[in-house]
Amino acid sequence: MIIAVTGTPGVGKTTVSKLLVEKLGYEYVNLRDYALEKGIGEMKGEELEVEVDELVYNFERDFKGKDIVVDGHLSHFLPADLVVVLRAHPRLIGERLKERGYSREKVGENVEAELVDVILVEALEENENVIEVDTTGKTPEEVVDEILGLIEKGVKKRVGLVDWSEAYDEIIPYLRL
Ligand SMILES: Nc1ncnc2c1ncn2[C@@H]1O[C@H](COP(=O)(O)OP(=O)(O)OP(=O)(O)O)[C@@H](O)[C@H]1O
Repeated sequence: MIIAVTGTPGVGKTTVSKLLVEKLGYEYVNLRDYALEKGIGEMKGEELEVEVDELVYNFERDFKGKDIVVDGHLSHFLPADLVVVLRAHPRLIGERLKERGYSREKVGENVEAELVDVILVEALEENENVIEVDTTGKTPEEVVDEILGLIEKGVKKRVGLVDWSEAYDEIIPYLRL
């Protein structure tokens, strides 16, 4: 089974994916590293810009039918059996990305994306099987146990868990107003 772990930068995709592969005995694939390795996309400054179609074509050829967890904020565009969309309070995204030294522009862009569910909406447009998991106030272990519990129960769709509109006032300092 191909499990795609997606979400806003800083939400915890890599942390959760690595723990998930340990528990499932699957292979871990970091989508950015994979694209770089295959020469897909172009570096624009610090950012890797990829053609999604080219990424999907290569990925399908290399991984179809394998048991993998693919980690990346574009992973919901891949032909996955299950897409896990991680969510976190936009304040946490802001704090984490600021701590990583991201520019004010980049922090704002990602806090706003989390606030208005950009990745969730994209994932739902691309795939039938989408599970949303709110990581706020949970440990990575708790998040992974929740994902494993849903897989075990055969849950293929669970969305509409979070509404960050109440968070707006709290995150104004991060927004690009
Ligand atoms: N419940 C949680 N689940 C996942 N990560 C968490 C959780 N709580 C705190 N964290 C922390 O949040 C940070 C998330 O970083 P991580 O690199 O995993 O995010 P990411 O979504 O893969 O980022 P990027 O898209 O930029 O690669 C880590 O420092 C991790 O320890």
